[in-house]
Amino acid sequence: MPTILDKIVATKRDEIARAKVDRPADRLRAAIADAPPVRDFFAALAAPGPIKLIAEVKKASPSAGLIRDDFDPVSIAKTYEAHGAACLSVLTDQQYFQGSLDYLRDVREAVGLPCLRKDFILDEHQLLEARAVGADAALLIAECLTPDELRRLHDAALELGLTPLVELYDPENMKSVVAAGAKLIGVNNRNLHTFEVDLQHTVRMREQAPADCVLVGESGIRTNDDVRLLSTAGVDAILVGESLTREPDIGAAVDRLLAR
Ligand SMILES: O=C(O)c1ccccc1NCC(=O)[C@H](O)[C@H](O)COP(=O)(O)O
Repeated sequence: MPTILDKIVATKRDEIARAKVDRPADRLRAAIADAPPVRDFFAALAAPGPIKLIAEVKKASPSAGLIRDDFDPVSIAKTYEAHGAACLSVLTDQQYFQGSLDYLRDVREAVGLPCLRKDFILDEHQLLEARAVGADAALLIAECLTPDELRRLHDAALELGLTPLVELYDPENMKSVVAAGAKLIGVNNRNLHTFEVDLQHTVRMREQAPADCVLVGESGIRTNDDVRLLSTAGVDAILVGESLTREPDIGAAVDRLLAR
């Protein structure tokens, strides 16, 4: 049975082929020359102090469907910034998450925080697209890439000045994540076969990740108890989307989550 990730990757391959025709690499490289300087996504998460929040601008998802009807990405991003997020994540996948590269460009222009392109990146062309709209970081998912592809995309992201956030779910992939040179590692708590979420997955993986990496716990984080659980386990940052974006008062939801 193909997983949702298999389906997303198949769609993405078609999209990439079209994007290479519609927005060729030389045009993207010209746009990159005019892009604003990169903000340091890694440093914002590695700084000393309490666990850091990467707040996600997320309209919909395969597991939840439509999360927020009155979706205004810039207003949500400004609220996250005002309530203490360290970084932002903007979903750019259209088909499964109702995201957009335009949202990323608009959000990046409107806030002062480092911004991540949250997508399913399989090709260097998508890294060029990310930097051309101002992204500071890009997600690389180990489950979508061979070890060799992961290493090459990790290198390519760094060459463009992007911080690669390398995500994994399957513990077996930690070897290739480390071999790629990842310093910022995300553990997804969501099983993409069942959509079940288990925060203990990140807790267990803290032991397997290099002690000196910056570790991000991703998905299914809802309460301050969840945040304290991960913080106590030595997790450096959390990536949170649905539980914040769903709330009528997003600022109050961030305050409750971080207990600030
Ligand atoms: O969110 C999904 O349903 C999903 C389905 C298939 C692949 C990826 C998916 N989510 C991507 C993410 O990693 C999350 O958006 C991110 O970790 C935030 O999670 P949450 O706080 O649970 O919205």
